[in-house]
Amino acid sequence: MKIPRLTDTTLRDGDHAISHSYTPEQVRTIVKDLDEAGVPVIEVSHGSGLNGSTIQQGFSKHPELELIKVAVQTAKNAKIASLFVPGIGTSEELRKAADLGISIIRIAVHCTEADVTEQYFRLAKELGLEAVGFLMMSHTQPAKVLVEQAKLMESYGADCVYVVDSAGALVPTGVRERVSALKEALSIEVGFHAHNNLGLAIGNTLAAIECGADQIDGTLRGLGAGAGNAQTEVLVAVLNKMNIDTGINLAILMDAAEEKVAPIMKSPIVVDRDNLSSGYAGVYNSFLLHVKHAAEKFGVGVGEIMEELGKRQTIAGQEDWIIDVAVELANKKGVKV
Ligand SMILES: CC[C@H](O)CC(=O)C(=O)O
Ligand SMILES: [Mn+2]
Repeated sequence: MKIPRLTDTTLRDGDHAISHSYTPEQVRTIVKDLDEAGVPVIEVSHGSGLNGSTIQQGFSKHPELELIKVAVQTAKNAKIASLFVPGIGTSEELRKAADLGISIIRIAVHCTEADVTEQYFRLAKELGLEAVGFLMMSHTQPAKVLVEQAKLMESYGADCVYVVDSAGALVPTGVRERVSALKEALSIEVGFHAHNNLGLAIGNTLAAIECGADQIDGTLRGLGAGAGNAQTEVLVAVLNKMNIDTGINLAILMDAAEEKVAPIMKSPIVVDRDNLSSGYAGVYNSFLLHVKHAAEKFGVGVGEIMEELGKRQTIAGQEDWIIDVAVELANKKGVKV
């Protein structure tokens, strides 16, 4: 079995889970440990990608470019990656991050919107970056559509395209179908990014590896949006047991997870009722906090709002719908709003 390349995104996806509060010192210590452990790629940026520090996405406590600079200066062997969402980030931030020395840019869009990525893939290549495409909310589309979208990214210069289970809504059969289809159709690498809403982040990542995934993601302690991601240290432990030698030092990862990441978590990352209802309905993980606020404000259940948002197939950027749905549900119940 091919040994997949591991990207640890504690310092990017994990940023969602700690309200964008990373400090330069935390970045330094976490990058140092991941690098010493032999993790080949470490992603650092606002959870919503470069320039994500806004009123809509949540302000960062420290400027992300400062955090990226610290990461680049600290890593001896690992490559530093950043996430880029067209529309949130612009070419200017992409250039600035490249100037600071990132090696990889991961360009993320909803999985039917690959056509908006062309100029950014071309720019990334001009800047000498490795360029990875992220097809977010991949559970919402069949493999055939993902293949079409991935092929567009390939034609723009992508080095790899990821199936991204943003809502943690996929089960292993769905992962296999999607990853296998991309592997068959593309000449570039294929990746898989998991969320744990159905408790399947590790299982789904293994399914992706079985189907030939070249790149996989994890976060220490699973720190990430919603129910978090595949837990990096668990993933490495499981791969060791399967005799898939990633060359990564498990003991260093376990200590980093316990001593550096656990203390900064606002609460343990678990699959609770809210996360599960979000994954079950296939709702984007970053909606959860807004849904919780709306549920409380309008006297309706988180699960009810999730179910309706799932039926309406909401995508990132449609956060305003949360209020509409909550008000409609409250009206139906006769709750005074
Ligand atoms: C806003 C970007 C998003 O958090 C990317 C990602 O990790 C996902 O969709 O799961
Ligand atoms: Mn994610």
